[in-house]
Amino acid sequence: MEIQFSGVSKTFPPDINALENIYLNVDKGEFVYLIGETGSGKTTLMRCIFREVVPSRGHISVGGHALRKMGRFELALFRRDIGVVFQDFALLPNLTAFENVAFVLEVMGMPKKEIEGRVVDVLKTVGIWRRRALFPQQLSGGEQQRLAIARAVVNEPSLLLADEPTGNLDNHTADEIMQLLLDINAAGTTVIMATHNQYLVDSYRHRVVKLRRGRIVRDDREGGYESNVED
Ligand SMILES: Nc1ncnc2c1ncn2[C@@H]1O[C@H](COP(=O)(O)OP(=O)(O)OP(=O)(O)O)[C@@H](O)[C@H]1O
Repeated sequence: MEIQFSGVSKTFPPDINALENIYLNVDKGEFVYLIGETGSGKTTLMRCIFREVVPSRGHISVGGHALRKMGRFELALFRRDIGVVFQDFALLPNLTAFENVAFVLEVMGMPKKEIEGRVVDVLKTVGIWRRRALFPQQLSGGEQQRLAIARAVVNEPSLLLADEPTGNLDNHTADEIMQLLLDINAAGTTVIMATHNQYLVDSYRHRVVKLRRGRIVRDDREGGYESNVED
């Protein structure tokens, strides 16, 4: 799914400029890291793509949809094609791992038989099949992250938005989560990942977009956490 930001700004009351005059084009199938210090606007940018946040100025187009013009029904359909791993998109505590993932497909009205097969596949892919009958609070942090990713991708979305998907994980587990995201990307899903993890950004080189106080200060296809040129 391609993404275009054109002169996008977002001001939160009273006067917090979370995004300022953002121009950004992401092609279908790209993998993009969003980096920048705490409060630089990464989450806000991703929430704009999901149209959870509406810009104060400027235009956003995602997959050919002008987000500003979207009605309720169109928005619901649009969101079905986007997987999100946001920090506050909590797992449902009263459902097992299996049920948490199945729930997404049930809501979409998919037949039960098909749901079973898909959930089995995705839980195996993310490596928590043996944990399928446990509730979220019985899973480790890494397992919960995997479950959140399983839930986000079970629907084979065209776009995956992942906000700190490896937050609080050790490097080994972060590597495994990263491998999952790379596989999903290789299968055709566009991936936008916000991260503070310098090690991952250096180890798996992809385009880096860096924000500072709401502005893009670096957009670099060479990748790597630190730029060779002063930004
Ligand atoms: N709903 C909101 N209301 C008011 N201010 C907000 C809101 N959402 C974000 N902000 C502010 O906008 C700025 C950017 O926040 P954002 O969450 O996008 O940063 P971030 O780069 O994702 O940070 P982090 O790395 O800590 O997740 C911050 O100053 C934040 O306090």
